[in-house]
Amino acid sequence: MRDSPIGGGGAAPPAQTAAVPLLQVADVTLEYDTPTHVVRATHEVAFDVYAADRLVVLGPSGCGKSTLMKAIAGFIPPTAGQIRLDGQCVTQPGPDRVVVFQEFDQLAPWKTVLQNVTFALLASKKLHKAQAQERALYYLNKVGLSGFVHAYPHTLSGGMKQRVAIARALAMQPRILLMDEPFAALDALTRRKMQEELLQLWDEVRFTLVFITHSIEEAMVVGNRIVLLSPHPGRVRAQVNTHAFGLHDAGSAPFQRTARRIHRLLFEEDAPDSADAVPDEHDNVYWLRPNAKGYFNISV
Ligand SMILES: Nc1ncnc2c1ncn2[C@@H]1O[C@H](COP(=O)(O)OP(=O)(O)OP(=O)(O)O)[C@@H](O)[C@H]1O
Repeated sequence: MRDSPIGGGGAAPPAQTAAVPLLQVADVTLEYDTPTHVVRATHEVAFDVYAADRLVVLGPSGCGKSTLMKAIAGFIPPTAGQIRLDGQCVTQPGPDRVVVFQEFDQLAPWKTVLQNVTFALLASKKLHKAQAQERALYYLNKVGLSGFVHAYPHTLSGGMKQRVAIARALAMQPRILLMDEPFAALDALTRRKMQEELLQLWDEVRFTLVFITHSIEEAMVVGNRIVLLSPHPGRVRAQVNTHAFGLHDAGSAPFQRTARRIHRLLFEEDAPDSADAVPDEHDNVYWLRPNAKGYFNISV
């Protein structure tokens, strides 16, 4: 992580040039055993995440996004395939993967903002109290909450609670920050502001992010790469390289064109037509032919 006074190091390499994936999701099938039948949530999902990537998993409701996140976090074992972090098979939860959820009630209501952030640090026994406080204050400052460290969660807005959850997650300095629709319950303006702040924070800290959403626009703004999952059970339909789009591109014609194409890929049964398989002179979108796994890699 960049410019953190507490560990970390130099700037991470550009996401697309790092040779070794930090996280490998290798042909992962996830299932739930219910008393009456087996529910297949994802089918042979495969993608890699590199250091400092902002990888977004995008797909319609019920396609297995949250299940996939739980599996990466180590709460659910794959029925088939493997999830590897730094080459090691993920078999259980660990402090190297921290999840920020959608719900505002993920903070302990009886603890102050500062105590919420220091609690996990102290529980992991890696830091003394003074060090934990120093690190917590550093990340609370990063999310703009220096003035609220002694406040209790019930006195905060939804956006502020999510900022605390993000500070708490980053303070753990995980290998990967997992975010499961973290802004979905916020109003549109706050959601937009939180996307902006998250990108600013990423620019400063360069953490590695896996972010789940079912909003195409949010995926394109937050992600440098998007994995598109088909409806239930989730299979990879395409990977889209969206590093060229930022917060201020949302209204532009290339952004809207790409959003429409992503919509087609997500919701239409057919693969993209042959016109989609060639470079587009107008917006520089490349729709490549299916690879060995049968899905498309698309660069913007
Ligand atoms: N505990 C469970 N037991 C049985 N089936 C489950 C369980 N949790 C989820 N499922 C099923 O697994 C599939 C994937 O669910 P999941 O919540 O991962 O999808 P999702 O893409 O995150 O959806 P959403 O965007 O609506 O949150 C769905 O068909 C869902 O009904």
